[in-house]
Amino acid sequence: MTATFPARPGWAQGGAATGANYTADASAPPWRSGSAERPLQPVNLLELEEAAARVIPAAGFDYIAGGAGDEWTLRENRAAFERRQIVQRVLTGKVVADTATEILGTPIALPTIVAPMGGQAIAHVSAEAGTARGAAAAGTLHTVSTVATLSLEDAARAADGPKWFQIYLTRDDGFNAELLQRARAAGYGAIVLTVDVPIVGNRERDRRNGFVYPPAAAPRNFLDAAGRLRPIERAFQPRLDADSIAFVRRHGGLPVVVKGIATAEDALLALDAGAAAIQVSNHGGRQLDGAPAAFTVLPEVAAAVQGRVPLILDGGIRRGADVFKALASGADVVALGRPVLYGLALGGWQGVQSVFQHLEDELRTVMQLAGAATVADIRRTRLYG
Ligand SMILES: Cc1cc2nc3c(=O)[nH]c(=O)nc-3n(C[C@H](O)[C@H](O)[C@H](O)COP(=O)(O)O)c2cc1C
Ligand SMILES: CC(C)CC(=O)C(=O)O
Repeated sequence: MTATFPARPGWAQGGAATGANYTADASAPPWRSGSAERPLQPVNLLELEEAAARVIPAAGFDYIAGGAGDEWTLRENRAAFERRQIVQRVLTGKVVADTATEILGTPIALPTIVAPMGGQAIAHVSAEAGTARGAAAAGTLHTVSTVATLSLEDAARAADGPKWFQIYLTRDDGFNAELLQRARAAGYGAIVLTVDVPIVGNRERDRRNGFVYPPAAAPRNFLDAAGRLRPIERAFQPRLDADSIAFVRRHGGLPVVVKGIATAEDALLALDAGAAAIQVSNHGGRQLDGAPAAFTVLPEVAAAVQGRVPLILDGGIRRGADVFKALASGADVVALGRPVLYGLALGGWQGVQSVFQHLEDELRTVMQLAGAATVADIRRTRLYG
């Protein structure tokens, strides 16, 4: 693998994030790799976390890396992939053609997109602009969070790759409708309605650190006309149901991806309410600790949905083999969370691009050894276990 993670300053050194800053990354000096004793040479995405911990200020790193409660679900999101095995097939006569696919009509170079993540200036001064540019360079789709550091308009302008806007409904319907109209006007192709944060989970690392988003990462979408920040977490709407989905469809006028589904029951409710896609997720283990891995519940959701809408899976994807297993278990594409922010922290937009290149390289190797030439072949593959 040839991908690299050149260094860039984080928010602690870099000051306030603006969409304009990211272009400076390309000419910045190469990454001052770790230390003389421990040079930074990550060869897989799991190793990125330790490297990122050395460049992201500690409380910000804990916010990104951490989960809820005992972090059992966080660990289980990984462990569940380890319990399934890929069937080795080497006499099929097939050669990997490509990893390209599509989601809701949007072509992407590999079956992996960027999951929505708030406050990206915590990882790097370029924030969502860096992620947008890295995702576009990798040929994939970027999802911009409601609580992004940059305004949804600035994030949209940062790159011309495909993009979706993720919404958290607040208790203020006027504000919700306004956000949805702004997202449509800014050119987003779909709205991702996240339903697994009716309240924020018990994040003990954050409580211990007294963590709040630093001013440089304040979510610009929440600034009022006078430039003051509206309250965020207490503003979230705790009552979510089929009407919430109908509201987002009505005011956004775009396909709605319902994110945070983990059961057949909720999947069917979302389908009946007109969801265009379902994102199976437990929010990366950051919400309900003790819930099963997203990968564990994927077959249950796939059986309920029966191919009527596409399924996206997120949570614990770190290797090409995980992408393969998720697709073989019913996902159409997967979404990647934390490793994107680690790549961003270590290398700005190029770091994000490198993350997707790593994953694509690994996926190609797995596909060849498992006798799958295309993404469609992966989806027809059976697993052991
Ligand atoms: C730092 C951080 C911020 C996040 N912010 C959001 C958000 O604003 N909206 C959302 O729907 N999900 C958010 N998520 C959840 C991710 O979209 C995704 O479900 C999860 O990170 C996937 O797991 P992974 O990190 O193991 O890949 C966030 C996750 C992280 C790590
Ligand atoms: C404001 C937070 C709830 C953003 C988020 O989704 C997260 O940190 O997981």
